Amino acid sequence: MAMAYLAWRLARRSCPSSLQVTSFPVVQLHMNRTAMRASQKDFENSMNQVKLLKKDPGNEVKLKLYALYKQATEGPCNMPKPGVFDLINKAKWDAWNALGSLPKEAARQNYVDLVSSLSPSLESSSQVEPGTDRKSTGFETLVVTSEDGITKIMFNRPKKKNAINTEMYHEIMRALKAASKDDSIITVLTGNGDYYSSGNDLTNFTDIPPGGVEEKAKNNAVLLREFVGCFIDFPKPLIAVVNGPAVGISVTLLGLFDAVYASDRVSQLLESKRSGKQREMRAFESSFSVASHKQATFHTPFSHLGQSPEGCSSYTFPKIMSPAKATEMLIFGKKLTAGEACAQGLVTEVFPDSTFQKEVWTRLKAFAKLPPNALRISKEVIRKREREKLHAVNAEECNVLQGRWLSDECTNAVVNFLSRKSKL
Ligand SMILES: CCCCC/C=C/C(=O)SCCNC(=O)CCNC(=O)[C@H](O)C(C)(C)COP(=O)(O)OP(=O)(O)OC[C@H]1O[C@@H](n2cnc3c(N)ncnc32)[C@H](O)[C@@H]1OP(=O)(O)O
Repeated sequence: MAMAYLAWRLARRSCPSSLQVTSFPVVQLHMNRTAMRASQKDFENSMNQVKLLKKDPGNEVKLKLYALYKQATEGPCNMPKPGVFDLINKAKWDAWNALGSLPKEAARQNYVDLVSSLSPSLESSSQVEPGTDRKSTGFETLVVTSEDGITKIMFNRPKKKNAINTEMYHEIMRALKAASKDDSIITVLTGNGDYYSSGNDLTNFTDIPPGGVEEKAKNNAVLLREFVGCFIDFPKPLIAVVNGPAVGISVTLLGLFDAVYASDRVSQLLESKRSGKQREMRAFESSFSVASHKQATFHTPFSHLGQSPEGCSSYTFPKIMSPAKATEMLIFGKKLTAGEACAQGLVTEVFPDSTFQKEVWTRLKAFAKLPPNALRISKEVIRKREREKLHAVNAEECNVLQGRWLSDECTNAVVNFLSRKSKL
């Protein structure tokens, strides 16, 4: 029976007829589009879409967009040629001038077509993969989507650098519990905007219940223990896509993930600085509304905050990166770049920033095609030996922190931040 089923599956896989049938309508669609002329409304819509671009399409595309826009609105290039040292304006002039006498309507159509070809990068969030076909509602602080076997949990408080407030702790736990039971194969955490997460929202310490600060510290310890427990027990492969700086608990938790991917933005900035083009490139980029991303860094300034390590990092970090390196991070608050964190084993792999999202999501989609039971069982074999220990470490860290939160050292650090006297 099983063999017959296998033979049937193989026969279906090798049959190309479905490909031949679908190719005809695709060609027809293309011909129809070419014959179409973009209206002024289409053009305006496309201009608005460009403003929503969060993923940098690259300078070549930006120059094309600029040139087509000018051609569509003003006609052939009518500006005097900029001087040879005026690099940016000269590049723009060259691009516009290269369009010669292309009619305005054709430029408008080409602009619309070009913008629509960029559609995968057009989304109101900076993270565009996987798509948003199955978006879970009912979250205030997260965007949770499921596609291609991947549930993506995205921190969504970009204006607050994705600081984790009490509501967000609860929502992350709820999203993880749902993801552990849904039909996805892997689960990904990432951040919206320029930060992965700035860690615990320090205003969490401000709403004091009737029982006073002791009750607040106790409640926070209970919450933290339950929160970290969800990561210890999460049954499917859990992956962090670190899109920008990570601070505090968003770093320590990484020791409980199965893979951590980060971008190498810093080396690209250094490279452009070396070639003396940095200022020009920034000026050019700022003439387009493309969100800039900060380099991914990893920072656990617990001593500065009068606090102590959590997220099981007092156990996982020395194991991952050697006790001495863990001490530098967890006790002395040394901030690591993505490259350094990778060298220490905290980050699995660092990708060039220009291809970060594309490469990571391509890889994740491939992971999500692996046999789900094998993935879960392998994770369980790895985690099983450590689970009890991790829960014990978590409990102890929360106890110690409960005491720290009542200390003057911690109170002063939080007051200083909230009164804008200090930042990390
Ligand atoms: C209950 C469980 C407890 C678990 C224990 C966890 C411990 C930790 O996670 S410790 C780490 C705590 N995090 C921090 O100490 C970071 C504090 N934030 C900063 O130092 C800075 O904001 C920054 C370096 C992360 C970013 O600096 P900058 O680029 O200059 O941006 P702004 O400071 O202007 O931030 C914009 C906006 O966001 C607010 N904000 C950012 N991070 C936090 C945060 N962790 N808590 C509360 N608020 C945060 C910041 O106040 C700004 O708000 P507005 O002024 O209203 O715009």
